[in-house]
Amino acid sequence: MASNELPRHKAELIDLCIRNQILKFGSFTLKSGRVSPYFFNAGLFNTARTLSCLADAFAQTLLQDKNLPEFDVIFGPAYKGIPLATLVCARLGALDEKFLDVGYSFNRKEKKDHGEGGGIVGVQLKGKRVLVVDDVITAGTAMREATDIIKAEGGILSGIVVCLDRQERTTDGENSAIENCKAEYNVPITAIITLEDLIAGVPDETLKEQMREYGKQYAPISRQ
Ligand SMILES: O=P(O)(O)OC[C@H]1O[C@H](OP(=O)(O)OP(=O)(O)O)[C@H](O)[C@@H]1O
Ligand SMILES: O=C(O)c1cc(=O)[nH]c(=O)[nH]1
Repeated sequence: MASNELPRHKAELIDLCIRNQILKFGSFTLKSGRVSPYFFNAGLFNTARTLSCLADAFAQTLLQDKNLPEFDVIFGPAYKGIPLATLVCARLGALDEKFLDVGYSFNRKEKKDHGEGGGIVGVQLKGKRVLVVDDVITAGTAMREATDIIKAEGGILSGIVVCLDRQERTTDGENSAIENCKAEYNVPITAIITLEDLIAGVPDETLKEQMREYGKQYAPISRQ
């Protein structure tokens, strides 16, 4: 175990995020409209060095997961899920040849009506078992949009893995977004790090306290 009782891979990822300002502190308005004292900007995994660490984190989490589902395609919701899907697909294939025929795909936020047309880039989802990868889950709106797309395209959701679970409740209920997804889809859902991990891994006591307070404000009933 590394410092603060966090497993080493989590502590190292959090350090990397702080050093590269991927994890920032201040006041940030989220997709849900909530105003958060911290923000995880996965768009700043924007160098080979940082992307490679992120690929390690996703691959390690997936390969160590005893409940890892079978999947044919890795789907990354636009926009920040897009590089994640290609990254994870390439890294899994490089680590184990059993993944070499796994595909990737992502949605366009706006449909294309010329050229190849359509709303999906990469492997088409019809009849395929689909693993969703995304950066963050907060209130679950983006994940709902992603699972709706997979259903509409005829894909079969087989699992979800996100980099950060902010452990917040949905905008219209008392459960967390991840709890809702688990109940609704009955598929394995994993997060590399959670808000609890961030609080353990951030060294500054004032920031820890701000994150705890915010976490309490939007905590699902299971964490109250
Ligand atoms: O759980 P939620 O409340 O939906 O919030 C989390 C989502 O919000 C952000 O996506 P956003 O749609 O802002 O866009 P981007 O990926 O295009 O940056 C983030 O990348 C997550 O996908
Ligand atoms: O909820 C969001 O919109 C959100 C939170 C976060 O930490 N990072 C992000 O990209 N989006």
